[in-house]
Amino acid sequence: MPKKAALNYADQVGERCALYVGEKAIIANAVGTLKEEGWDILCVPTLTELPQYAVKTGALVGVVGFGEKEFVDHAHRVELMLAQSQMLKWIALIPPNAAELPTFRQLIGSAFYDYHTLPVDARRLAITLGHAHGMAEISADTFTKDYWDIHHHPESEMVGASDQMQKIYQEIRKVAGVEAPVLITGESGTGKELTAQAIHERSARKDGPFVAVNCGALPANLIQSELFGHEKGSFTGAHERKIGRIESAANGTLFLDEIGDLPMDLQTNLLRFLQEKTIHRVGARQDIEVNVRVLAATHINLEAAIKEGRFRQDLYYRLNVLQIKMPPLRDRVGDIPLLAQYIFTRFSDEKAQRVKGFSEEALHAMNHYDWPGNIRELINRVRRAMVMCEKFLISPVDLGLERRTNSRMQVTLNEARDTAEASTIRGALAQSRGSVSNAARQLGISRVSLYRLMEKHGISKN
Ligand SMILES: Nc1ncnc2c1ncn2[C@@H]1O[C@H](COP(=O)(O)OP(=O)(O)OP(=O)(O)O)[C@@H](O)[C@H]1O
Repeated sequence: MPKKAALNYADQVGERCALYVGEKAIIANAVGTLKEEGWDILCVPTLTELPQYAVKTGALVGVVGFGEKEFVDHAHRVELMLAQSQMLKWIALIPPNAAELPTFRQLIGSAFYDYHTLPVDARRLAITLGHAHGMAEISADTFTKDYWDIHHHPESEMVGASDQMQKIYQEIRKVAGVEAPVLITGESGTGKELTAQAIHERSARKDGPFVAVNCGALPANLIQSELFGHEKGSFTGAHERKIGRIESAANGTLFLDEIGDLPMDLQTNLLRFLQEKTIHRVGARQDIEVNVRVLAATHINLEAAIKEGRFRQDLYYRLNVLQIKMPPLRDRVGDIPLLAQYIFTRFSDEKAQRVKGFSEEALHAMNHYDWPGNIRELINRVRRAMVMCEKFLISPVDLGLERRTNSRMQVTLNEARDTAEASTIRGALAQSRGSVSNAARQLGISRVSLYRLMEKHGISKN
Protein backbone atom coordinates (compact mmCIF):
# COMPACT_ATOMS: atom_id res chain seq x y z
CA MET A 1 0.00 0.00 0.00
CA PRO A 2 1.36 3.46 -0.80
CA LYS A 3 1.91 5.74 2.16
CA LYS A 4 -1.20 7.86 2.29
CA ALA A 5 0.55 10.92 3.59
CA ALA A 6 2.76 11.00 0.55
CA LEU A 7 -0.25 11.52 -1.70
CA ASN A 8 -1.45 14.56 0.17
CA TYR A 9 -0.30 18.11 -0.02
CA ALA A 10 2.19 18.77 2.77
CA ASP A 11 3.84 22.02 3.78
CA GLN A 12 6.82 20.15 5.13
CA VAL A 13 8.36 17.85 2.58
CA GLY A 14 11.71 16.17 2.43
CA GLU A 15 14.52 17.62 0.38
CA ARG A 16 13.78 15.19 -2.45
CA CYS A 17 10.23 15.84 -3.46
CA ALA A 18 8.58 15.43 -6.83
CA LEU A 19 5.26 16.95 -7.85
CA TYR A 20 2.81 14.64 -9.57
CA VAL A 21 0.09 15.75 -11.98
CA GLY A 22 -2.41 13.25 -13.35
CA GLU A 23 -4.64 10.38 -12.29
CA LYS A 24 -3.53 9.12 -8.88
CA ALA A 25 -4.10 5.50 -9.92
CA ILE A 26 -1.25 5.74 -12.44
CA ILE A 27 1.40 6.39 -9.81
CA ALA A 28 -0.27 4.97 -6.67
CA ASN A 29 1.53 1.60 -6.74
CA ALA A 30 4.91 3.23 -7.15
CA VAL A 31 4.64 5.74 -4.29
CA GLY A 32 5.78 3.31 -1.56
CA THR A 33 8.91 2.21 -3.46
CA LEU A 34 9.71 5.78 -4.44
CA LYS A 35 9.48 6.70 -0.76
CA GLU A 36 11.97 3.92 0.06
CA GLU A 37 14.27 5.40 -2.58
CA GLY A 38 14.02 8.75 -0.83
CA TRP A 39 11.34 10.46 -2.93
CA ASP A 40 8.24 12.18 -1.52
CA ILE A 41 5.53 12.39 -4.17
CA LEU A 42 3.06 15.25 -3.86
CA CYS A 43 -0.09 15.07 -5.94
CA VAL A 44 -1.16 18.38 -7.47
CA PRO A 45 -4.97 18.22 -7.82
CA THR A 46 -5.22 20.23 -11.06
CA LEU A 47 -2.80 21.70 -13.57
CA THR A 48 -4.02 25.18 -12.67
CA GLU A 49 -2.75 24.73 -9.12
CA LEU A 50 0.68 23.69 -10.31
CA PRO A 51 2.41 27.09 -10.02
CA GLN A 52 1.22 27.47 -6.45
CA TYR A 53 2.54 24.01 -5.50
CA ALA A 54 5.83 24.67 -7.26
CA VAL A 55 6.27 27.93 -5.37
CA LYS A 56 5.28 26.42 -2.01
CA THR A 57 7.37 23.26 -2.13
CA GLY A 58 10.42 24.43 -4.03
CA ALA A 59 10.37 21.05 -5.84
CA LEU A 60 12.81 20.76 -8.73
CA VAL A 61 11.25 17.78 -10.51
CA GLY A 62 7.78 16.69 -11.48
CA VAL A 63 5.99 13.73 -13.04
CA VAL A 64 2.97 13.86 -15.34
CA GLY A 65 0.86 10.70 -15.57
CA PHE A 66 -0.95 10.49 -18.91
CA GLY A 67 -4.05 8.33 -19.02
CA GLU A 68 -5.32 7.01 -22.34
CA LYS A 69 -7.17 10.17 -23.21
CA GLU A 70 -7.45 13.09 -20.84
CA PHE A 71 -4.14 14.91 -21.24
CA VAL A 72 -3.86 14.24 -24.94
CA ASP A 73 -6.92 16.44 -25.39
CA HIS A 74 -5.19 19.24 -23.51
CA ALA A 75 -1.68 18.86 -24.87
CA HIS A 76 -1.32 22.55 -25.52
CA ARG A 77 -2.48 23.50 -22.05
CA VAL A 78 -0.15 20.95 -20.44
CA GLU A 79 2.76 22.40 -22.38
CA LEU A 80 1.85 25.93 -21.35
CA MET A 81 1.50 25.10 -17.68
CA LEU A 82 4.72 23.08 -17.58
CA ALA A 83 6.59 25.86 -19.32
CA GLN A 84 5.41 28.22 -16.62
CA SER A 85 6.94 26.12 -13.89
CA GLN A 86 10.23 26.34 -15.69
CA MET A 87 12.35 25.64 -12.64
CA LEU A 88 11.08 22.02 -12.75
CA LYS A 89 12.31 19.13 -14.91
CA TRP A 90 9.40 16.94 -15.96
CA ILE A 91 9.12 13.21 -16.57
CA ALA A 92 6.14 11.82 -18.49
CA LEU A 93 4.47 8.47 -17.75
CA ILE A 94 2.73 7.46 -20.95
CA PRO A 95 0.51 4.62 -22.10
CA PRO A 96 2.19 1.98 -24.32
CA ASN A 97 2.36 3.07 -27.98
CA ALA A 98 1.51 6.69 -27.10
CA ALA A 99 5.00 7.75 -28.17
CA GLU A 100 3.95 7.00 -31.72
CA LEU A 101 1.20 9.64 -31.69
CA PRO A 102 2.37 12.92 -33.27
CA THR A 103 0.70 15.12 -30.56
CA PHE A 104 2.41 13.14 -27.84
CA ARG A 105 5.79 13.09 -29.54
CA GLN A 106 5.66 16.85 -29.98
CA LEU A 107 4.58 17.42 -26.39
CA ILE A 108 7.19 15.11 -24.91
CA GLY A 109 9.95 16.50 -27.08
CA SER A 110 9.17 20.08 -26.16
CA ALA A 111 8.22 19.94 -22.48
CA PHE A 112 9.81 16.83 -20.90
CA TYR A 113 13.20 15.79 -19.62
CA ASP A 114 12.40 12.08 -20.14
CA TYR A 115 9.50 9.63 -20.41
CA HIS A 116 8.64 6.14 -19.12
CA THR A 117 6.08 3.78 -20.57
CA LEU A 118 3.35 2.50 -18.24
CA PRO A 119 3.07 0.51 -16.02
CA VAL A 120 5.51 2.39 -13.79
CA ASP A 121 8.77 0.69 -12.86
CA ALA A 122 9.29 2.55 -9.57
CA ARG A 123 13.02 1.83 -9.18
CA ARG A 124 13.77 2.99 -12.73
CA LEU A 125 11.63 6.07 -12.16
CA ALA A 126 13.58 6.85 -8.97
CA ILE A 127 16.82 6.77 -11.01
CA THR A 128 15.39 9.09 -13.68
CA LEU A 129 14.08 11.43 -10.97
CA GLY A 130 17.58 11.52 -9.52
CA HIS A 131 19.09 12.43 -12.90
CA ALA A 132 16.43 15.06 -13.56
CA HIS A 133 16.92 16.50 -10.08
CA GLY A 134 20.67 16.77 -10.66
CA MET A 135 20.12 18.50 -13.99
CA ALA A 136 17.56 20.88 -12.47
CA GLU A 137 20.01 21.74 -9.72
CA ILE A 138 22.76 22.52 -12.20
CA SER A 139 20.62 24.59 -14.54
CA ALA A 140 18.94 26.44 -11.68
CA ASP A 141 21.98 26.74 -9.46
CA THR A 142 22.35 30.48 -9.21
CA PHE A 143 18.80 31.50 -9.90
CA THR A 144 16.80 29.00 -7.91
CA LYS A 145 18.55 29.54 -4.63
CA ASP A 146 17.88 33.29 -4.77
CA TYR A 147 14.44 32.66 -6.08
CA TRP A 148 13.37 30.38 -3.27
CA ASP A 149 15.17 32.42 -0.64
CA ILE A 150 13.17 35.44 -1.65
CA HIS A 151 9.99 33.50 -2.13
CA HIS A 152 10.07 31.82 1.20
CA HIS A 153 10.30 35.12 2.98
CA PRO A 154 6.78 35.97 4.06
CA GLU A 155 7.27 39.74 3.73
CA SER A 156 8.48 39.76 0.16
CA GLU A 157 6.31 37.43 -1.79
CA MET A 158 7.74 38.03 -5.22
CA VAL A 159 6.31 35.67 -7.76
CA GLY A 160 7.80 35.18 -11.20
CA ALA A 161 9.97 32.65 -12.97
CA SER A 162 10.64 34.49 -16.25
CA ASP A 163 14.19 35.24 -17.41
CA GLN A 164 13.53 38.88 -16.64
CA MET A 165 12.65 38.09 -13.02
CA GLN A 166 15.57 35.71 -12.61
CA LYS A 167 17.79 38.64 -13.50
CA ILE A 168 15.99 40.82 -10.95
CA TYR A 169 16.47 38.20 -8.18
CA GLN A 170 20.19 38.09 -8.94
CA GLU A 171 20.41 41.87 -8.88
CA ILE A 172 18.52 42.01 -5.58
CA ARG A 173 21.00 39.58 -4.05
CA LYS A 174 23.97 41.56 -5.34
CA VAL A 175 22.81 45.01 -4.24
CA ALA A 176 21.56 43.72 -0.87
CA GLY A 177 25.15 42.97 0.11
CA VAL A 178 26.41 46.54 -0.24
CA GLU A 179 25.49 49.87 1.34
CA ALA A 180 25.26 52.10 -1.74
CA PRO A 181 21.96 53.71 -2.76
CA VAL A 182 19.87 51.89 -5.37
CA LEU A 183 17.57 53.51 -7.90
CA ILE A 184 14.68 51.23 -8.87
CA THR A 185 13.03 52.26 -12.13
CA GLY A 186 10.05 50.87 -14.00
CA GLU A 187 6.42 51.48 -14.88
CA SER A 188 3.81 51.92 -12.21
CA GLY A 189 2.75 48.67 -10.53
CA THR A 190 5.79 46.62 -11.62
CA GLY A 191 6.86 45.82 -8.05
CA LYS A 192 9.40 48.55 -7.28
CA GLU A 193 8.41 48.77 -3.62
CA LEU A 194 8.37 44.99 -3.25
CA THR A 195 11.88 44.90 -4.71
CA ALA A 196 13.03 47.56 -2.24
CA GLN A 197 11.61 45.45 0.59
CA ALA A 198 13.36 42.35 -0.73
CA ILE A 199 16.68 44.23 -0.82
CA HIS A 200 16.16 45.37 2.76
CA GLU A 201 15.19 41.92 3.99
CA ARG A 202 18.27 40.37 2.47
CA SER A 203 20.64 43.08 3.68
CA ALA A 204 22.60 43.37 6.92
CA ARG A 205 20.00 45.95 7.98
CA LYS A 206 17.12 43.47 7.92
CA ASP A 207 16.54 43.72 11.67
CA GLY A 208 16.27 47.51 11.41
CA PRO A 209 13.18 49.36 10.13
CA PHE A 210 12.07 49.61 6.50
CA VAL A 211 10.44 53.03 6.12
CA ALA A 212 8.66 53.81 2.84
CA VAL A 213 7.85 57.40 1.89
CA ASN A 214 5.81 58.30 -1.18
CA CYS A 215 7.30 61.65 -2.15
CA GLY A 216 4.39 62.33 -4.52
CA ALA A 217 1.74 61.85 -1.84
CA LEU A 218 3.11 64.15 0.88
CA PRO A 219 1.54 67.63 1.04
CA ALA A 220 4.08 70.22 -0.17
CA ASN A 221 3.90 72.33 3.01
CA LEU A 222 4.51 69.37 5.30
CA ILE A 223 7.06 67.41 3.36
CA GLN A 224 10.12 69.05 4.94
CA SER A 225 9.02 68.25 8.48
CA GLU A 226 7.71 64.80 7.45
CA LEU A 227 11.11 63.84 6.13
CA PHE A 228 13.43 65.69 8.48
CA GLY A 229 11.25 66.19 11.59
CA HIS A 230 10.80 69.39 13.60
CA GLU A 231 11.35 70.76 17.08
CA LYS A 232 8.48 71.80 19.32
CA GLY A 233 7.36 75.37 18.51
CA SER A 234 9.45 75.61 15.35
CA PHE A 235 6.38 76.78 13.39
CA THR A 236 2.71 77.44 14.07
CA GLY A 237 1.08 74.09 14.81
CA ALA A 238 4.33 72.36 15.83
CA HIS A 239 3.04 71.52 19.31
CA GLU A 240 5.45 68.69 19.87
CA ARG A 241 8.82 67.53 18.65
CA LYS A 242 8.38 65.29 15.61
CA ILE A 243 10.82 62.65 14.48
CA GLY A 244 11.02 62.69 10.68
CA ARG A 245 10.83 59.63 8.45
CA ILE A 246 14.56 59.67 7.73
CA GLU A 247 15.37 59.53 11.43
CA SER A 248 12.76 56.84 12.04
CA ALA A 249 14.60 54.66 9.50
CA ALA A 250 17.80 54.82 11.61
CA ASN A 251 19.87 51.61 11.25
CA GLY A 252 17.45 50.44 8.60
CA THR A 253 16.40 51.35 5.07
CA LEU A 254 14.59 54.43 3.78
CA PHE A 255 12.61 53.85 0.59
CA LEU A 256 11.80 57.05 -1.29
CA ASP A 257 9.05 56.23 -3.78
CA GLU A 258 8.24 58.60 -6.67
CA ILE A 259 11.48 60.48 -6.03
CA GLY A 260 10.84 62.51 -9.21
CA ASP A 261 7.99 64.29 -7.40
CA LEU A 262 10.26 65.69 -4.66
CA PRO A 263 10.22 69.52 -4.79
CA MET A 264 13.52 71.19 -5.73
CA ASP A 265 14.28 72.67 -2.27
CA LEU A 266 13.85 69.25 -0.69
CA GLN A 267 16.05 67.70 -3.34
CA THR A 268 18.80 70.01 -2.05
CA ASN A 269 18.20 68.93 1.56
CA LEU A 270 18.13 65.27 0.60
CA LEU A 271 21.40 65.64 -1.30
CA ARG A 272 22.96 67.19 1.78
CA PHE A 273 21.76 64.28 3.87
CA LEU A 274 23.18 61.76 1.40
CA GLN A 275 26.54 63.53 1.37
CA GLU A 276 26.90 64.24 5.06
CA LYS A 277 24.75 61.52 6.65
CA THR A 278 23.27 64.12 8.98
CA ILE A 279 19.84 65.68 9.16
CA HIS A 280 18.60 68.94 10.53
CA ARG A 281 15.18 68.92 12.18
CA VAL A 282 13.16 72.07 11.37
CA GLY A 283 13.87 74.57 14.16
CA ALA A 284 16.72 72.51 15.63
CA ARG A 285 20.03 73.98 16.80
CA GLN A 286 22.27 71.18 15.61
CA ASP A 287 22.51 68.39 13.07
CA ILE A 288 21.90 64.79 14.01
CA GLU A 289 23.83 61.89 12.55
CA VAL A 290 21.59 59.21 11.06
CA ASN A 291 22.69 55.83 9.72
CA VAL A 292 20.24 55.00 6.94
CA ARG A 293 20.52 53.25 3.60
CA VAL A 294 18.52 54.99 0.89
CA LEU A 295 16.65 53.17 -1.87
CA ALA A 296 14.67 55.30 -4.32
CA ALA A 297 12.15 54.53 -7.04
CA THR A 298 10.70 56.39 -9.96
CA HIS A 299 8.34 55.64 -12.81
CA ILE A 300 9.34 58.80 -14.69
CA ASN A 301 12.49 59.25 -16.73
CA LEU A 302 14.76 61.22 -14.38
CA GLU A 303 17.27 62.01 -17.11
CA ALA A 304 14.50 63.78 -19.03
CA ALA A 305 13.46 65.53 -15.80
CA ILE A 306 17.06 66.76 -15.37
CA LYS A 307 17.03 68.18 -18.90
CA GLU A 308 13.75 69.94 -18.12
CA GLY A 309 15.29 71.42 -14.98
CA ARG A 310 12.93 69.51 -12.67
CA PHE A 311 15.47 67.23 -11.04
CA ARG A 312 18.96 67.91 -9.69
CA GLN A 313 21.64 66.13 -11.64
CA ASP A 314 23.94 65.80 -8.61
CA LEU A 315 21.13 64.14 -6.62
CA TYR A 316 20.48 61.79 -9.53
CA TYR A 317 24.13 60.68 -9.52
CA ARG A 318 24.00 60.14 -5.75
CA LEU A 319 20.86 57.99 -5.94
CA ASN A 320 21.74 56.14 -9.11
CA VAL A 321 24.90 54.40 -7.91
CA LEU A 322 23.21 51.05 -8.56
CA GLN A 323 20.12 50.62 -10.69
CA ILE A 324 17.45 47.94 -10.97
CA LYS A 325 15.05 48.22 -13.88
CA MET A 326 11.75 46.43 -13.28
CA PRO A 327 10.34 44.80 -16.43
CA PRO A 328 6.75 45.56 -17.43
CA LEU A 329 4.42 42.59 -16.91
CA ARG A 330 3.70 42.25 -20.66
CA ASP A 331 7.41 41.42 -21.25
CA ARG A 332 7.61 38.79 -18.50
CA VAL A 333 7.11 35.68 -20.58
CA GLY A 334 5.21 32.99 -18.68
CA ASP A 335 4.73 34.95 -15.46
CA ILE A 336 1.14 36.08 -16.02
CA PRO A 337 -0.62 32.75 -15.23
CA LEU A 338 1.80 32.15 -12.38
CA LEU A 339 0.93 35.51 -10.83
CA ALA A 340 -2.78 35.11 -11.57
CA GLN A 341 -2.83 31.78 -9.72
CA TYR A 342 -0.86 33.27 -6.85
CA ILE A 343 -3.36 36.15 -6.56
CA PHE A 344 -6.25 33.68 -6.81
CA THR A 345 -4.84 31.71 -3.88
CA ARG A 346 -3.91 34.77 -1.85
CA PHE A 347 -7.41 36.25 -2.05
CA SER A 348 -9.30 32.94 -2.12
CA ASP A 349 -11.40 33.79 0.94
CA GLU A 350 -13.00 36.65 -1.05
CA LYS A 351 -14.43 34.35 -3.73
CA ALA A 352 -17.52 32.17 -3.89
CA GLN A 353 -16.85 28.49 -3.08
CA ARG A 354 -17.79 27.33 -6.59
CA VAL A 355 -15.01 29.37 -8.30
CA LYS A 356 -12.13 26.94 -8.88
CA GLY A 357 -9.71 28.71 -11.18
CA PHE A 358 -9.23 30.19 -14.65
CA SER A 359 -10.69 28.98 -17.93
CA GLU A 360 -8.29 28.42 -20.82
CA GLU A 361 -9.87 31.44 -22.56
CA ALA A 362 -9.11 33.57 -19.49
CA LEU A 363 -5.47 32.42 -19.47
CA HIS A 364 -5.25 33.20 -23.18
CA ALA A 365 -6.82 36.64 -22.74
CA MET A 366 -4.46 37.48 -19.87
CA ASN A 367 -1.43 36.36 -21.88
CA HIS A 368 -2.47 38.60 -24.78
CA TYR A 369 -3.37 41.72 -22.85
CA ASP A 370 -0.93 44.63 -22.52
CA TRP A 371 -1.23 45.26 -18.74
CA PRO A 372 -0.57 49.03 -18.68
CA GLY A 373 -1.09 48.99 -14.89
CA ASN A 374 1.16 45.91 -14.54
CA ILE A 375 0.82 43.66 -11.48
CA ARG A 376 -1.39 46.11 -9.60
CA GLU A 377 -3.87 45.93 -12.49
CA LEU A 378 -3.60 42.12 -12.59
CA ILE A 379 -4.40 41.97 -8.88
CA ASN A 380 -7.43 44.25 -9.33
CA ARG A 381 -8.78 42.37 -12.33
CA VAL A 382 -8.35 38.93 -10.75
CA ARG A 383 -9.91 40.00 -7.43
CA ARG A 384 -12.84 41.53 -9.26
CA ALA A 385 -13.23 38.42 -11.42
CA MET A 386 -13.21 36.17 -8.35
CA VAL A 387 -16.21 38.07 -7.02
CA MET A 388 -18.06 38.52 -10.32
CA CYS A 389 -17.57 34.97 -11.65
CA GLU A 390 -20.85 33.03 -11.70
CA LYS A 391 -19.44 29.75 -13.00
CA PHE A 392 -16.68 27.37 -11.90
CA LEU A 393 -13.96 28.97 -13.94
CA ILE A 394 -13.13 32.64 -14.41
CA SER A 395 -13.80 33.82 -17.97
CA PRO A 396 -12.32 36.73 -19.97
CA VAL A 397 -15.58 38.65 -19.33
CA ASP A 398 -15.12 38.31 -15.54
CA LEU A 399 -11.65 39.80 -15.97
CA GLY A 400 -12.98 42.62 -18.16
CA LEU A 401 -10.79 41.26 -20.96
CA GLU A 402 -13.46 40.24 -23.46
CA ARG A 403 -12.66 41.22 -27.04
CA ARG A 404 -13.30 44.92 -26.95
CA THR A 405 -13.48 45.32 -30.70
CA ASN A 406 -16.89 43.58 -30.67
CA SER A 407 -18.71 46.52 -29.23
CA ARG A 408 -17.89 50.00 -28.13
CA MET A 409 -20.21 49.48 -25.19
CA GLN A 410 -17.64 47.09 -23.71
CA VAL A 411 -15.08 49.82 -23.21
CA THR A 412 -14.94 50.74 -19.52
CA LEU A 413 -15.35 54.31 -18.38
CA ASN A 414 -11.71 54.45 -17.30
CA GLU A 415 -10.54 53.23 -20.70
CA ALA A 416 -12.73 55.83 -22.44
CA ARG A 417 -11.29 58.54 -20.16
CA ASP A 418 -7.74 57.42 -20.84
CA THR A 419 -8.25 57.45 -24.59
CA ALA A 420 -9.82 60.91 -24.47
CA GLU A 421 -7.09 62.22 -22.14
CA ALA A 422 -4.29 60.95 -24.38
CA SER A 423 -5.78 62.35 -27.57
CA THR A 424 -6.49 65.77 -25.96
CA ILE A 425 -2.89 65.97 -24.75
CA ARG A 426 -1.55 64.98 -28.16
CA GLY A 427 -3.76 67.66 -29.75
CA ALA A 428 -2.60 70.37 -27.32
CA LEU A 429 1.07 69.49 -27.84
CA ALA A 430 0.63 69.54 -31.61
CA GLN A 431 -1.05 72.95 -31.45
CA SER A 432 1.66 74.37 -29.22
CA ARG A 433 4.35 72.83 -31.48
CA GLY A 434 5.76 70.74 -28.66
CA SER A 435 5.95 73.52 -26.05
CA VAL A 436 4.96 71.80 -22.83
CA SER A 437 4.37 75.12 -21.01
CA ASN A 438 1.97 76.37 -23.68
CA ALA A 439 0.18 73.04 -23.91
CA ALA A 440 -0.19 72.91 -20.11
CA ARG A 441 -1.62 76.44 -20.09
CA GLN A 442 -4.06 75.53 -22.85
CA LEU A 443 -5.15 72.40 -20.94
CA GLY A 444 -5.48 74.33 -17.67
CA ILE A 445 -3.02 72.15 -15.74
CA SER A 446 0.50 72.63 -14.38
CA ARG A 447 3.58 71.66 -16.38
CA VAL A 448 4.40 69.02 -13.77
CA SER A 449 0.95 67.46 -14.14
CA LEU A 450 1.26 67.50 -17.90
CA TYR A 451 4.63 65.75 -17.73
CA ARG A 452 3.11 63.11 -15.48
CA LEU A 453 0.25 62.54 -17.90
CA MET A 454 2.61 62.40 -20.88
CA GLU A 455 4.65 59.79 -19.04
CA LYS A 456 1.50 57.84 -18.18
CA HIS A 457 0.35 57.70 -21.82
CA GLY A 458 3.84 57.33 -23.31
CA ILE A 459 3.55 60.62 -25.19
CA SER A 460 6.67 62.52 -26.21
CA LYS A 461 6.83 66.24 -26.97
CA ASN A 462 7.29 65.94 -30.70
N1 LIG B 1 6.62 39.79 -8.35
C1 LIG B 1 5.50 40.01 -7.66
N2 LIG B 1 4.85 38.99 -7.10
C2 LIG B 1 3.70 39.19 -6.42
N3 LIG B 1 3.14 40.38 -6.22
C3 LIG B 1 3.76 41.44 -6.74
C4 LIG B 1 4.97 41.32 -7.48
N4 LIG B 1 5.37 42.55 -7.86
C5 LIG B 1 4.43 43.41 -7.40
N5 LIG B 1 3.47 42.76 -6.72
C6 LIG B 1 2.29 43.37 -6.08
O1 LIG B 1 1.80 44.33 -7.01
C7 LIG B 1 1.39 45.52 -6.35
C8 LIG B 1 2.21 46.69 -6.87
O2 LIG B 1 3.57 46.53 -6.49
P1 LIG B 1 4.46 47.75 -5.98
O3 LIG B 1 3.68 48.69 -5.12
O4 LIG B 1 5.73 47.19 -5.42
O5 LIG B 1 4.73 48.45 -7.39
P2 LIG B 1 5.44 49.83 -7.70
O6 LIG B 1 6.22 49.59 -8.96
O7 LIG B 1 6.16 50.32 -6.49
O8 LIG B 1 4.19 50.74 -8.04
P3 LIG B 1 4.13 52.36 -8.09
O9 LIG B 1 5.12 52.82 -9.13
O10 LIG B 1 2.72 52.64 -8.52
O11 LIG B 1 4.45 52.82 -6.69
C9 LIG B 1 1.61 45.25 -4.86
O12 LIG B 1 0.38 44.81 -4.31
C10 LIG B 1 2.64 44.16 -4.83
O13 LIG B 1 2.52 43.36 -3.67
